[in-house]
Amino acid sequence: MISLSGFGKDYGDFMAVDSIDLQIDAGETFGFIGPNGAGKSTTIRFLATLLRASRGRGEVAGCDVMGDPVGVRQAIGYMPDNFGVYDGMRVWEFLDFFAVAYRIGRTDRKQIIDNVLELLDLSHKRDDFVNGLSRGMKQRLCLAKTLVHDPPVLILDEPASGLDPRARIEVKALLKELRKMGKTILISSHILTELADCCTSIGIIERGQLLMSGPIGSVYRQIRRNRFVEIQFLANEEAGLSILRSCPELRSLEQEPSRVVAELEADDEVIAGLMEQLIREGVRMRSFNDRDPTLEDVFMTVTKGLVT
Ligand SMILES: Nc1ncnc2c1ncn2[C@@H]1O[C@H](COP(=O)(O)OP(=O)(O)OP(=O)(O)O)[C@@H](O)[C@H]1O
Repeated sequence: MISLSGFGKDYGDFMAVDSIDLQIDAGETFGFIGPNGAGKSTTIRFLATLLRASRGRGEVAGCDVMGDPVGVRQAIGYMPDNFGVYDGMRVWEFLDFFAVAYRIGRTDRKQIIDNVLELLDLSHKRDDFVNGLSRGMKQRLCLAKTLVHDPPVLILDEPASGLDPRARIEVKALLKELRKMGKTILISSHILTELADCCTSIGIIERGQLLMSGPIGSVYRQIRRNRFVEIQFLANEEAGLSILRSCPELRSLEQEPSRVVAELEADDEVIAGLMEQLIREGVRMRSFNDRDPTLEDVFMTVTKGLVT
């Protein structure tokens, strides 16, 4: 449904995106993950036909991004990272404005607006002025306007940024709902955990390079040889840390106030041996937890050493 081949973008001498190949199938929710300045918005703005590529090409719903921008615009609902709402307009008028822009007839518009307001839980705000809405509601309204022409593809640039935890959860629930409706969704974020449970596939971008992409399970599997052991020390923490540091399988060690996370390229035998050694040398632990990698771990593992 969305594809990029060799897409790259330069701003003057600065190469913001190198050369990206990407394939997103129909019905996927694709998480586009990367730190600030990685090139997410640049790629997204290209797909939304707002930016010309310096090299390569893209396709959305069978339309060439540069050759048929009108076809692409009809197929996508786009939510930019810095969205704006027009003050002095009521909620329904804001949606009506976009519906008119998509040439939806007067008779259909009212029903469509009612439907999207209900989906986004904004029906009770129908006649309110948009500038009086909370940030979370404005964000939902902006998401609502991406849906008025019922596009098969949604391209959402950091739709949950700046929201409180409750509003983030609501956005995630909504994404799941939209996936059930059959939408293909590309959603970007620099907050990894935000996307962990609502994406079917992910791509990790850093400094304009797509380091890894694919179904979420296969990305996890690719790095599964690395194990993440989370330890909470009770006593003799220093001795514990020195044992971990001297472990030849150690790949990284993250220290937090209440726990440490050791990344080890190790099998069950090594993990069991490590646990024995810690206990034998008098290190007291409240917990020793060998957990599956989180999206955060995937990101740290993938980006480490590949891009310098
Ligand atoms: N119009 C522009 N002119 C010059 N440089 C730009 C322009 N737009 C973006 N850049 C640079 O290109 C790089 C990629 O920016 P981009 O906005 O695509 O990143 P991003 O991953 O979306 O980051 P963020 O999460 O901060 O939005 C950054 O170094 C940015 O400073």
